Amino acid sequence: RPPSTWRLFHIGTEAAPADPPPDVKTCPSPPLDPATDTSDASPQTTPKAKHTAENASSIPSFSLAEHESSDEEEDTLPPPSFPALNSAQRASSQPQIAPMAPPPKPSLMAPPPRPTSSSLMPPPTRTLPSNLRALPKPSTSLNVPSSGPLPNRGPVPHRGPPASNNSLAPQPMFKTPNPRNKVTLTPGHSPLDWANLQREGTNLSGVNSLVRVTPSMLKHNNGRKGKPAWSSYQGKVYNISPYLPYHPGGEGELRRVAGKDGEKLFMETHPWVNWENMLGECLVGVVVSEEQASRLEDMD
Ligand code: HEM
Repeated sequence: RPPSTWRLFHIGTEAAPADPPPDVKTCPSPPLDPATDTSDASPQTTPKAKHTAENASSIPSFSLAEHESSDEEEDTLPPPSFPALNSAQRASSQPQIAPMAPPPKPSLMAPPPRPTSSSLMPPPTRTLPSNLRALPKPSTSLNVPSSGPLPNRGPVPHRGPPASNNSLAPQPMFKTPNPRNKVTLTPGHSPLDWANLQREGTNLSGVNSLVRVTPSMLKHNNGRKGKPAWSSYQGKVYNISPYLPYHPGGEGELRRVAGKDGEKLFMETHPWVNWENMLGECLVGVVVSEEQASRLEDMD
């Protein structure tokens, strides 16, 4: 910010102070030429130039004729030598650089010769590592037709009537459409129904308490003539009668083990089935020998 003693003013619009402050330096204005001075009223305005004879003489002028004569003199002079005669460039022993010749016109290259079959290298032969077997060569028999029966399927099973008179007729691969011999269970006898029946806690064994079962007793309860069907498994005897209509393999299959030890046949058919879980509520007792049974009877 300027000091307070400074004053800014516009020439001609504001009157200059009569006496400038002592600390402000003023430049002495040049003396005005009375001939050029047209501003009598305000001497501070910019002086305007006026054409006078005095002024005209002081302005330098050039004539075209003079210039032309000097040109003629210049033309007669030899051109300046470049580089200068005493320059380091000229002093150097290197020959003067010749102007570059224009590059030769590119001529169209002839196309490379086409490789002939004889000039081609044969493809490299692949050698498989010793631990890898070579893939089988593709043959037309592996091609899968887009329509029709798939070639990798087995023979179509013969579902028509048995051709008794033609022994050479193609035999079906499976005797029945149910290879696991599962039967259609009657309504209310699904595996879930059996599971629910077991959970109810109904006595399915047919006895009030666990019984010591002798071989003769087991043989006797074979499910015929109104007798219950018992079967033993790992030393325990079960009443399989209530389970007969629930057996997925059919009642007839299950009857095969009635009155005897069923472990062998059971394990041959479906070892993944848990006998004890399936028939837990059907437990009759344990197998004992005839002697053991008589001895234990005496003790009782
Ligand atoms: C007494 C004990 C038995 C019980 C608790 C029992 C239970 C079962 C069960 C739960 C299935 C269905 C298996 C599955 O769907 O995977 C089944 C199927 C079958 N069972 Fe039994 N079974 C018994 C004894 C037998 C016996 C002694 C035979 C044959 C002699 C037999 C023959 C079959 C057959 C043929 C099937 C259908 C095929 C299969 O599922 O593999 N079962 N049985």
